[in-house]
Amino acid sequence: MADAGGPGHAPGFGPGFAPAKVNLTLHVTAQRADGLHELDSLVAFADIGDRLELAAAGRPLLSVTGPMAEGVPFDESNLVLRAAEWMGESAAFTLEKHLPAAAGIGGGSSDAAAGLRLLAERSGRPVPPGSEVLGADVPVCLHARAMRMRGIGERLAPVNLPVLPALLVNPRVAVPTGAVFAGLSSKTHPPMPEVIPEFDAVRDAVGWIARQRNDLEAPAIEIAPVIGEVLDRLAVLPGALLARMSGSGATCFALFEGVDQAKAAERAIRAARPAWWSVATRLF
Ligand SMILES: C[C@](O)(CO)[C@H](O)COP(=O)(O)OP(=O)(O)OC[C@H]1O[C@@H](n2ccc(N)nc2=O)[C@H](O)[C@@H]1O
Ligand SMILES: Nc1ncnc2c1ncn2[C@@H]1O[C@H](COP(=O)(O)OP(=O)(O)OP(=O)(O)O)[C@@H](O)[C@H]1O
Repeated sequence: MADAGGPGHAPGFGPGFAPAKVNLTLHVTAQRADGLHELDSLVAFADIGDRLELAAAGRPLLSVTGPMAEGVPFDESNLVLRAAEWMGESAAFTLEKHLPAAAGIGGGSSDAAAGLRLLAERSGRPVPPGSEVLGADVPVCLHARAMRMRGIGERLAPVNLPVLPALLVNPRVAVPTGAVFAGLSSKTHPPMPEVIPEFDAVRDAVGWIARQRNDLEAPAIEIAPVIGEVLDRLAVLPGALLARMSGSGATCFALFEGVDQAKAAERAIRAARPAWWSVATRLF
């Protein structure tokens, strides 16, 4: 497990830890000529995630284990191996999956970023620029800390956020990112305010985040209506300050003032919907 640190302290993530990425906001501001969409998104990272390690030479190129391994490719289509090839390095890996795939929390992108960090450490060579060709979320996942993300994901600026107690819930429906973007009725929505303020407390940060949006929520709910049920259930949990979808879904999150409220909410959702993936965490 990652060392989650005390309140207000960034967790001591090792290079092979691939934390869940959460889009606290996701504004779709334009569509480029090549079809990709320009975003303005506030991204944070959880203290739960996948674990990637370099394996001894001669082992299979990639072994995938862990509670969420089922269905994750272990051939060259896995983003970890594509990342190694892109960096011009050959390596074998073991990947312990804890995050659901195709879930809007950047599983593959965060794994790829962990692979790049491990290879950079091994080779003494920094990760080259341009990693967004592997996936729009890979550059932000390389930093694995709160960032404002613009362009298709390559324009990044650090943001100071208080540690946010959260509950992540996925109804175990895989939602394809491309189909959600394609379902947008408009491609041009307003960006976030130019300046993101400094926040003193969780309530200030959540109040500001609540005035922003995830523009992909509506098309994702069209594809997977159960996301609407997840959001409705999260919104009425005791202590929930905000309920919203992350990325292109289907994972949604609720934010709380305290970790104990998030843990109680996890127990309540697990009791009501045992088939859903539900995890209390802290976002950094
Ligand atoms: C929705 C986000 O998760 C927000 O953080 C990301 O923008 C998506 O990142 P990702 O999963 O790494 O997505 P990619 O693998 O790069 O793209 C999958 C597909 O989503 C669509 N796509 C993705 C990113 C983007 N800015 N515009 C798009 O239109 C494209 O059809 C693309 O072929
Ligand atoms: N390391 C990996 N882990 C999970 N899925 C992977 C991985 N490498 C490739 N894939 C493929 O990528 C697809 C998308 O999975 P991923 O978990 O990256 O999506 P996501 O969480 O929706 O991403 P994002 O939040 O960036 O939109 C999966 O269906 C799977 O076939």
